[in-house]
Amino acid sequence: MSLFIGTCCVCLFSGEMFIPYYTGRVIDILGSQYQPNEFMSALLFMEISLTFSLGGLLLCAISAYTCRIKVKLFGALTKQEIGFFETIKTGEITSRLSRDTNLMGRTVCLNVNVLLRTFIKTLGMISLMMNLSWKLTFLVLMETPITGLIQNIYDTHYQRLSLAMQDSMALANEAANEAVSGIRVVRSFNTEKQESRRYDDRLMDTHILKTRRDTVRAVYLLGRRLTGLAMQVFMLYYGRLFIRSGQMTTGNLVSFILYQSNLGQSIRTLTYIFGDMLNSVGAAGKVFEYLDRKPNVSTEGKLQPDQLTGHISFRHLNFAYPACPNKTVLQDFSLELKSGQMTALVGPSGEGKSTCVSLLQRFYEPQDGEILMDSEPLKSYDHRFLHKKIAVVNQEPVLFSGSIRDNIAYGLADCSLDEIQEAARKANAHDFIEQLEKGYDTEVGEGGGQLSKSERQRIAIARALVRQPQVLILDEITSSLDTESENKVQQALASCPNQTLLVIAHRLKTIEKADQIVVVSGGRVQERGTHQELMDRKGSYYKLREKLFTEGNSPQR
Ligand SMILES: Nc1ncnc2c1ncn2[C@@H]1O[C@H](COP(=O)(O)OP(=O)(O)OP(=O)(O)O)[C@@H](O)[C@H]1O
Repeated sequence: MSLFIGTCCVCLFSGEMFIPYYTGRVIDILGSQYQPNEFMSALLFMEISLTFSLGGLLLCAISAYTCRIKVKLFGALTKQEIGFFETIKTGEITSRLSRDTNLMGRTVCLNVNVLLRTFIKTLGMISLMMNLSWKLTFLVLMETPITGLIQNIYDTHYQRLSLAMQDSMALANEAANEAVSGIRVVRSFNTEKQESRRYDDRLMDTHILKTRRDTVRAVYLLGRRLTGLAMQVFMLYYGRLFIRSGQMTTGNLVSFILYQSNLGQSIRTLTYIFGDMLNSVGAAGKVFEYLDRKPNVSTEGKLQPDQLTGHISFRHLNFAYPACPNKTVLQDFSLELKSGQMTALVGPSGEGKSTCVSLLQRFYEPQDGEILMDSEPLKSYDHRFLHKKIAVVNQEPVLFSGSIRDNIAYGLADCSLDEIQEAARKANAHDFIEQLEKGYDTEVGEGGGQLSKSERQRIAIARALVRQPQVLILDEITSSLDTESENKVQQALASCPNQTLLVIAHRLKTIEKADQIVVVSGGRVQERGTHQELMDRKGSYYKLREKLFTEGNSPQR
């Protein structure tokens, strides 16, 4: 098979090499005594050569290859731990996905194809030219180092300016994106002109770079044409002498001239591709680095028990975020979340409450200690199973473009409309969804932008409830819900008696009924008990309520 492909490639590569030769043959035949058979066979060979020169079919392979690399890279990226995304800039990831994969595709398919083809063609042309006139061939080859040098200098400058132009264009796009996504802030601060100016400034930078790049190209083209012209003058002069002395025919000279212009092009291509391939090696290295990267938080657990109570134990956790390894956020943190009970985490801002939730979702791995579910380490559970059993509703509900139905059933392949509606009812979302013209098929827009924050939040709650999780985490969800929605959601949650419920709340009124209230401060459990116990103790929970009351944040005290 590989021999067949190799033979086909050689035919493809070498086909167009013979076109100038047969062109010369045709001229000689027409110039001498006309012989129909010879004329027809020269034309036939020319046609065959043209047919074999359609190597451009390989372009289809490039597109398919690049797509596969992109999909593989995207798959590898989505498997990385959350800490990875916090330490790498989004721009870098998108650049890997778009620019580097394209460069790689071009290198592997197009460049290798063109390099091989041009190399074979160049060697073939030189031998055919030698055959026509070795003296003229040496004359022509003297031009090669000059052409190579000019091409090399040009490629270096051109690529440097092209990269700078791409960066500058990215900055201009970034300015436009920022202004469009923050258009409300722009309007309310009356900074439309300032934003336009910022965009204009960045576009001007791009324009200057582009002008510089075009000038370099113009100078290069001029230099190239002048060298080519000088060479052609020499060649015609000596060619005429050789024809006179009978060393070659007119047809031979025509073939030679055609080869000479092709040879110049081939040498320029070889120099360019070589430089381009060196660049692409760097890009490919970065792509492979991500493709081969093993996530720091392993997802190789296998446990999928039939019965799960959802009892969670945080055992002596010490944790610092990968982006700030020197700042310990949780210190010797221990806590039990009992099945069928509601636990509320309260405390001042920035003390580690949401961090507990992130660890429970296995976004990060604690440096010390472990989290157990039903006495088994969280990491021993199957990744899919774990995320079906532990569901989270966050402060900022994130929806994806698509219908409401798609968003509620997000990640569940076999979810019926009845189940979706049941979850939406519990989340007090069903009524507002039914009032929409297309009901559950209504598009939510990019990031759910066509819905209000409360509506987005209720859909996010339905998305968590439809999974019937054993452990449900609500991270400060009540701030965007009105009192009616909040009551209905609480009633719905009360109807799941075996569920482990973890609630993070700033509005302390909402968690008074919790089975256990835990005050988190300085990354530790400072106090724990029921509302009444903690009020009687007059400790940090009591003081927190007092503080919120005096600040007017908790009017329902
Ligand atoms: N991804 C992160 N990388 C680095 N530090 C972080 C990260 N997320 C949070 N932190 C820091 O960790 C500490 C605890 O944050 P956390 O979000 O857990 O607090 P919190 O108690 O939930 O606050 P809030 O009530 O305001 O949500 C804070 O000092 C915060 O700045």
